[in-house]
Formats: sequence, structure tokens, C-alpha cells
Amino acid sequence: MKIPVMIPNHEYDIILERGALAHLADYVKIQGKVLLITDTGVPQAHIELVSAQLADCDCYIVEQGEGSKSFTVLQKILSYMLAHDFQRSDCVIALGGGVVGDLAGFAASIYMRGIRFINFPTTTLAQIDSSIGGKTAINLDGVKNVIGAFYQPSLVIIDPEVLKTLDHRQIVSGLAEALKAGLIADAKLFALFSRADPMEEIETIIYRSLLVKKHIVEQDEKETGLRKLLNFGHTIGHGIEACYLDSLYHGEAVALGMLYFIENESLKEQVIKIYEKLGLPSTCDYEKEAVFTHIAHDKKASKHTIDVVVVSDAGKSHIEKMSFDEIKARL
Ligand SMILES: NC(=O)c1ccc[n+]([C@@H]2O[C@H](COP(=O)([O-])OP(=O)(O)OC[C@H]3O[C@@H](n4cnc5c(N)ncnc54)[C@H](O)[C@@H]3O)[C@@H](O)[C@H]2O)c1
Ligand SMILES: O=C(O)C(=O)C[C@@H](O)[C@H](O)[C@H](O)COP(=O)(O)O
Ligand SMILES: [Zn+2]
Repeated sequence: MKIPVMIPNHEYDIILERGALAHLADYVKIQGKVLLITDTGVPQAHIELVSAQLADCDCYIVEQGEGSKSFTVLQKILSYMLAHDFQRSDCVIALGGGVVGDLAGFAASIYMRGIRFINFPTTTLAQIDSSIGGKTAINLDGVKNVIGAFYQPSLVIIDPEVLKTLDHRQIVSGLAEALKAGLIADAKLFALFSRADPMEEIETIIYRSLLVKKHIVEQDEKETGLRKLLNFGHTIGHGIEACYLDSLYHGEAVALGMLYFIENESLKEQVIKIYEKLGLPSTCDYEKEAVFTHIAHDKKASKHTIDVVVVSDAGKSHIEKMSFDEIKARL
């Protein structure tokens, strides 16, 4: 299935198809060289499957984990590209989860002021959320995604087949972003989580999540308004994630962060039941002051307020300006 993303001046297709990575020639036409960026946790079989189909391909493997979203790793990639004569007509392909996508996309956005970028997401989180919309980033001084660019891929190929090798906790972490999409804008997507085993419905979950995100980013690529909805759960979630990088995954932190802004007690109870069923955390002991220090760096913050996303019912959300004091009181 082909899903066009119609961002003005940056249109591209998402291919969502089981087995698509096994016949790339049907979708990817590449003239120049490719830098395939992946990480040490992505199974070799996936790397070989992709690289074997690309005529002129260098593979660059970074250490798995959030730590690779750093200036140090970014600089090494850029130096590699320069040393190996990558030109503006060449291409970067990300093969991996959100870490590889964010890092590779940012490298592509600044090398020679921007070279072609393609994303082959291999985690549930990346297939559901991070591979589309063009947010690319690294972290700085412990602050999540504070250095980056909006840089759209020219193609995204989503092959759910590769999820077979992903461990259960990572699968579930990614599903939190689909729950987010359901809660902000798609009550039917949200309802799927109470009804079904999500892995039996994974293609529908990916598809519906992508439609929610596509619809939003087509209207507001640079997050001046509507796109803030996609940040539901991330204000407190990013704060918790930044403090507990070694023990919490992104989706788990977002799951925790969403609970603070569901202003409907029976919906919140339903969400907690879904977390329990899936194995997502619904509580976490954390250092409030440390978490708040990170929250203050939220990109939706002004001097003493942050635009937060509030969900009033499944599929119904709005943006609200909230004072730092009010957010502190909720922690
Ligand atoms: N740009 C965006 O819009 C956006 C959206 C959401 C999250 N993010 C970012 O994404 C990151 C989290 O991404 P993630 O959850 O995918 O984590 P991740 O990229 O760290 O991947 C999780 C782990 O799975 C391994 N892996 C990847 N594919 C695999 C496969 N098919 N089989 C087995 N193992 C595999 C990786 O090596 C890694 O160890 C965070 O940095 C977050 O900030 C970005
Ligand atoms: O695409 C968006 O917009 C999102 O907010 C998606 C989030 O799931 C994602 O984690 C994003 O990277 C958060 O962005 P940030 O601007 O809060 O760093
Ligand atoms: Zn997220």
C-alpha cells in the first residue's frame, strides 16, 4: 500500500507492505552512492537483505541506544561521508529504530546543506511514528532532541516483517505512540487496544497511526500549532526519559507522561488497564526537581508556561497553555 504524504514542497510516499524490503528495486531508484546507517542491535540479516540490493552501498554502524544521538557520533558520520567522497547527489538511508532515523536524518539534513534521505524503519515505534514527519535530532547535555532540523525523507518503506526479530518490550514501547495517536485523534484506533491482541492487528495499528500523523504534519510541518498534538505525553515523558535513560524506553516514558494529561477519569482507568495488559508502566518513582529541570527545556515552552496537550475523551484533544507551577503541581 502506498500512502502519500503531501507536505507542501516536500511530498513523499510511505510504502507499507509486508516483505517490501526484499524487493527494493520496485520502489527505490538510486543513481549515486548510498550510506546505509544502522546500529549494532539491528540483526545482520536485515542489514544484508538491504545492502545486497543496493549497487554502491557503504554501511555505517553506530552503537545501539539513545547515546548515539550525540554530536560525537554525528561528527563521525559526517567525517566518514567526507572522507569517502559523498556528494550532494548521493543518499543516506536509515535502517533501524527511532535513534538511527533521527540521527541519520539529521546527518543527511546538514551534510552539504542537505542530501537525499530515505528511511527503512525497523521498530514498531519507528514504523508507527518516528519515520514520518521529518523531525530529526540529537540530544545535548541530557536534553532530548534539542539540536535538530525538520527534514523530510524522500521515501519511507515500512516492512512489518522485520518486527519478527524485535523483542517484546521494544514492541510494546512502540505501541505507546499508537495509543497516543488514538487518544489524540482516532477513537477507533484507541478502541483496537481494548479489543484485540495488538500484534495480530499490527498492520492496522501502523496504518491508522500513520494516517493520524500524516493528516497533522501535512497541515503544520514545523509545529507552529496543530502539530503540538503529536507531542501529547512528551512534556513530562521526555523529562522522565531524560532522567532515566538507562532504564526506560521512549515509548514507556511517553506512556507515563500521557497519564498526567488525560482529564477524564474513566478514560484514564481504561488506559491504565491497557498498559497493564501490554506491559507498559503506569507508575514510576522519580526525582521531581530533576525531571522538572528537563521539562523546562520543552520546545513548546515560553518563559513561565508550556503548551501542553490535554485529552478529554478518546480521539479528542486540545492544546492548553499551562504555567510551570501547574505542571509542577501535577508531578
Ligand atoms: N522523529 C520523530 O518523530 C520521533 C518520534 C518518536 C520517537 N523518536 C525517537 O526515537 C527514539 C526511540 O526509537 P525506538 O523506540 O525505535 O528505539 P531504538 O531506535 O533505540 O531501537 C530500539 C532497539 O531495537 C533494536 N532494533 C531495531 N530494529 C530491530 C529489529 N527489527 N529487530 C531487533 N532489534 C531491532 C535497536 O538496535 C535498538 O537496540 C528516541 O530517541 C525518540 O526520541 C523520534
Ligand atoms: O512528530 C512529532 O511532532 C512528535 O512530537 C512525535 C513524537 O512522538 C516524537 O517523540 C518527537 O521526536 C518529539 O519531538 P520533540 O519536538 O518533543 O523533541
Ligand atoms: Zn515520541
